[in-house]
Amino acid sequence: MKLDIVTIFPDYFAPLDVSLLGKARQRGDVDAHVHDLRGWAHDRHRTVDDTPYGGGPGMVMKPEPWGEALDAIVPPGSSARLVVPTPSGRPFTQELAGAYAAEPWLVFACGRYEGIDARVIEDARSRMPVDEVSIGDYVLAGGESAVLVMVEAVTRLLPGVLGNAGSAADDSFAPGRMEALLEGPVYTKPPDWRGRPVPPVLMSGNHGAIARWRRDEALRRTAAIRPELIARNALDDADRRTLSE
Ligand SMILES: N#Cc1c(-c2ccc3ccn(Cc4cccnc4)c3c2)n[nH]c1N
Repeated sequence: MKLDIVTIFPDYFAPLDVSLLGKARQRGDVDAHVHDLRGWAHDRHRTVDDTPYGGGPGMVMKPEPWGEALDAIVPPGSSARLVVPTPSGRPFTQELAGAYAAEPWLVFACGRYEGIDARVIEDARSRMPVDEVSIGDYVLAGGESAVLVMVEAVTRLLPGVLGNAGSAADDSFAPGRMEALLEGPVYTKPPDWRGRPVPPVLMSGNHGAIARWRRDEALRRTAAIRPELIARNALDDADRRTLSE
């Protein structure tokens, strides 16, 4: 997968060089490049923002640097999809992360201030698919944190990026998974920590009982925290007994 990120804060993306994603980059599984938008701002002060037409608070990102940046990064006829984080975007979900993981090339545009001049998105749509996406119902100061979230959610789904390739398929919201239950509690050594033992079933070696216990814990957690997700699951009689307890 090819990733390009355009931002006025390139240092924000130092985390892309660590952890699993850093290893994926070293292996060549992910070809990621971060670009400073100010490289396409040609005045003495490298200006990327200006006052909003129609008045109102804050500043808006000028279209010219963005247009030149996207022209330079995305040649005509290429296979790139432009992803623009914005509070007013479609929700970023595990399903969308799965769709993005199948894309050959993602270009992320990190806005700041009150956003990017709308004509940048219009112009980009004339030559590539463009998604305006939100990572949640809260307001950030810019798109960089959202891009870090999306890049992590997407690249962990790529073959070979996760240590245990199967674990992404077991995620709560894994694309194509028939169900959506929140993960239950997990435990590791020591068997007793500060007088708190690991649930004995997990030490029993009885894989059927362990699977049942894990599903029951996931059902209970989902019913308590995200009850609206329960209806998205195919429940059997044992599940219904657990939820009725
Ligand atoms: N994804 C996502 C987001 C953002 C987000 C993303 C990009 C930009 C660029 C500028 N701003 C600031 C801003 C702009 C407009 C109004 N209010 C604030 C951003 C916020 N906030 N919350 C999310 N879930």
